[in-house]
Amino acid sequence: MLQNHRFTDLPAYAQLLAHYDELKDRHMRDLFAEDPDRFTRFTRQFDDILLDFSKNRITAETLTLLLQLAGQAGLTDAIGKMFSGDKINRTEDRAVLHVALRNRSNTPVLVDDKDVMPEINEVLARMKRFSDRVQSGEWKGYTGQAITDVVNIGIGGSDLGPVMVTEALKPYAKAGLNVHFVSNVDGVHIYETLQTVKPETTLFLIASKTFTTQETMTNAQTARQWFLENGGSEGDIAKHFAALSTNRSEVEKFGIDVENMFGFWDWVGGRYSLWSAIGLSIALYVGFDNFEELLAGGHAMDQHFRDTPAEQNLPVLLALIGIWYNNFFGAQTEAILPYDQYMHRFAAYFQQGDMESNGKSVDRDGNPVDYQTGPIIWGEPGTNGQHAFYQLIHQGTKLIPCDFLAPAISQRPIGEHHKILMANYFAQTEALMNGKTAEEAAEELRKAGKSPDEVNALTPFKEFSGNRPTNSILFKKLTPRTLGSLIALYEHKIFTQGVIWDIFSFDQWGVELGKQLASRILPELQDDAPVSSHDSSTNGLMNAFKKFRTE
Ligand SMILES: O=P(O)(O)OC[C@H]1O[C@@H](O)[C@@H](O)[C@@H](O)[C@@H]1O
Repeated sequence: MLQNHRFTDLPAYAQLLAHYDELKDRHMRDLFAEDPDRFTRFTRQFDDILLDFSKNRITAETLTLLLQLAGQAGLTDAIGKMFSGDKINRTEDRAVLHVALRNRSNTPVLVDDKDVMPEINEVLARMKRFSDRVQSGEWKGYTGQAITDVVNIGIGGSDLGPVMVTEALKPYAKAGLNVHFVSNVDGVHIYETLQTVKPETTLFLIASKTFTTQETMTNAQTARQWFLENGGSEGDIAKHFAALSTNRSEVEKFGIDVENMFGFWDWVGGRYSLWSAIGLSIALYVGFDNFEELLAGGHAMDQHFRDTPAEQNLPVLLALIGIWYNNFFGAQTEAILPYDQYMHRFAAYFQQGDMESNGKSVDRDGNPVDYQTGPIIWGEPGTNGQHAFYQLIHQGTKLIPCDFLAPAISQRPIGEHHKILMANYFAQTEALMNGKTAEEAAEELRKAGKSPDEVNALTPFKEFSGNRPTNSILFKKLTPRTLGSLIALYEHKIFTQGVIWDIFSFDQWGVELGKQLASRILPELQDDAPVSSHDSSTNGLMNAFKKFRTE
């Protein structure tokens, strides 16, 4: 059992409140001027990943107090409990062991006194054999041709991870196999995907932990029907459909051969499942060797997180800095800004990772919290974001802490592209930190030949307050291993924050109500009868929907 505590009762919380009052009006420009060692003081490296958190509104004292906060919240104990298979997901009575999925050291991990590693290794071995066979062309479709297209049908955690990783690792794709992802129950998603593939050379992966998710099951049935209507027969299904799931009986009911089922376990949360059988589309696309590298990168970060003192620990530091802005400066959001086009789904992936984990408003005793929990996560790749929403980050009224991620070495070194990209990467965090004073703005206007009146009129618009915080995460190259470490870095950041806020990060009851109501509403949409069983807005909208369709 984790030790419950009230976040705002932790002794360091009150100290941080007082410290915030002293620090809130200080400018980072001055903090840099005062401390020539600031970069060294606030930079940490793990493997090929450098975290520079010096462009934050912190001093050495801030860090000391934040580290005390983590200590008082029992972080070390909580980490130990996760790694040792304790049932820390208490509202579902489950262990949380995505770390076991990538436990390359293979040391035993016990759940209910049973080592889970043999089962994990067995599924990995089957995934390897299967992906090797499909990739080599040994696995044949019903006409004897090799598979050319893999369609992963899943949603949420059974989609976002594989989508993000296959995009990020495109340079590692093995020739001859395309991957597609269908998630939305909107029929246009599967329609458009099926336009591009042929039944005889397509392999469908039905990815669903529960195998009951309405969107996924609807898309899977449509894919099955399309397959049967376009040349395949019932007897051919085994060659073209595989299941990635924890629910064997539902997989059998659907008609998928259990030989083609790749299992995982209830201690793998959906948003932490890309490391499990849910990652089969990744292994098929980049090869099992690269999938193993991804696991190795995740494992390396796990060991760093478990074994490194908090002040050197990258996930812990990111978590504490996030708490500093979220709970003391009142920041509502955090932006994740990768300066790497291959990482264009990274922010979207951690929207689920973070917001589904820490979007909670009761503590572990079930009492309402009176402090802020998980932030709103958003972001797009640089430099596109610069030309869209950075205006607000630079000059808006809201404080938006940003993570800037970038590789030193591009996967596609073409001409000057990467240096231009990186010049922007460095310029943005410098600009956000320094800003531009009124005097500097006025001087620029004078140099541009503006009259004194014009200078006065325009200066307020040209001024940048600066003092806007950023973390820079600079890594050598976006290899499968580094990507694995980066994903685990953010996973453990989220976990650390959940521990400190005293909330449960591994359930997601908030997604249930909408599902329940949708299943009540669906039968009411089957005929033209007016609806009156809901509030006036919902009734009015449903009736307008029916009217549009019959007019
Ligand atoms: O993998 P399945 O069971 O289809 O769930 C898909 C997704 O469903 C949502 O409602 C959430 O619970 C997610 O955490 C989950 O990843």
